[in-house]
Amino acid sequence: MSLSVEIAHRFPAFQLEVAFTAPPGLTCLFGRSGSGKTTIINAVAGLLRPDQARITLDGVALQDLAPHKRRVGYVFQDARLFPHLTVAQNLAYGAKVRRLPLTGFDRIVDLLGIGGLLERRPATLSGGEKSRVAIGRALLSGPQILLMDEPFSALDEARKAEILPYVEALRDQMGLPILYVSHSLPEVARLATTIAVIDAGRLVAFGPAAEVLSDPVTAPLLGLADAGAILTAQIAAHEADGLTRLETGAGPLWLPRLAGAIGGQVRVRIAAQDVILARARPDGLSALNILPCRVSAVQEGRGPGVLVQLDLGGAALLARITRRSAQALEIAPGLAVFAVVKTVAVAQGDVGAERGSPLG
Ligand SMILES: Nc1ncnc2c1ncn2[C@@H]1O[C@H](COP(=O)(O)OP(=O)(O)OP(=O)(O)O)[C@@H](O)[C@H]1O
Repeated sequence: MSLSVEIAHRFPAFQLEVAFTAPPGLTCLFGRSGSGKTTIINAVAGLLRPDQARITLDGVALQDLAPHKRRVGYVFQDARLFPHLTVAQNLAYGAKVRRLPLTGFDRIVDLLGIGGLLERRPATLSGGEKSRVAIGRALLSGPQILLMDEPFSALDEARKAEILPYVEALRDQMGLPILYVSHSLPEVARLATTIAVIDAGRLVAFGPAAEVLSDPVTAPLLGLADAGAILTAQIAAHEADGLTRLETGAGPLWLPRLAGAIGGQVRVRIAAQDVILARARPDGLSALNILPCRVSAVQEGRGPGVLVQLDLGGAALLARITRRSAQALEIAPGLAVFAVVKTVAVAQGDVGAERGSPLG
């Protein structure tokens, strides 16, 4: 199921013109405040009638349909639950309004871990619980696509960390395309199958998450401080001293203990600023993760830093080093180097589930 979007719209002081086709999975619309992300989502939902639009879901045109005929589930920035209804009644609401059978209730309640909340009213729920119920309500309205506009922006970091695994499960298990607005790069790195970078109403980068995040030309558009690539790796062992060994395409990577089962796939975000480069395999170093790789691209910025893209057995990693170091090491495409990643530099929140291998 893929979503194709072509929208042109003019507000008095803003012009939006974007076109993209989102493949199955979770597509993140990423961009700074005011770049046009919500306008795109609203056009897909039918809450905004753009000047020009062609929006198709699996080839079926949506742009002329009234919002209630579009079969889209919308999760807003605030949960917007009905205060006078119980959780169970809130969940059933969308299907009732659309006169659809309430299919998959138990599965969705299980997936979101809200079985124990069904008789409660929204006022008694925590922020994270409200968010999960709002997702459940959207899923139970019989949608063909799920739209999520910064659904967790009201939650603090700890609550957000608790809820992201549910979104991963949703992405991997429901087979429903998701359009997800965010301006948090770690969140995008964790969740996105595809990334669409929006800047001032234009699409400035688009592609598979691993490619967009490891592209040294795109990275500055995303925010240099948060630049970092994602690697898919397999959990090989939980070791006695509290570390988990992952297998990457270029050798083992040790991280502080992860919750997933051995054999499970994880997605690990490695910040560019946590990667050190060496010409020879370092000896007598406390860092455990020394990965042989090859420089595939070098991008100089305006500041003192340089972004180096590394080919790691087919996967890509990004390192941010000073121009002075890059010159001293004669960093250039084709050069074989060793990437050093400190084990404790990878935060637990930067490791997510991949392809139906739940963590925890
Ligand atoms: N109804 C409207 N009338 C006039 N201008 C609007 C309207 N809605 C949005 N805009 C303008 O369009 C631009 C894009 O807004 P939009 O809400 O899509 O941005 P966004 O990327 O979702 O931002 P944020 O991350 O802050 O939610 C902004 O400059 C906004 O002021």
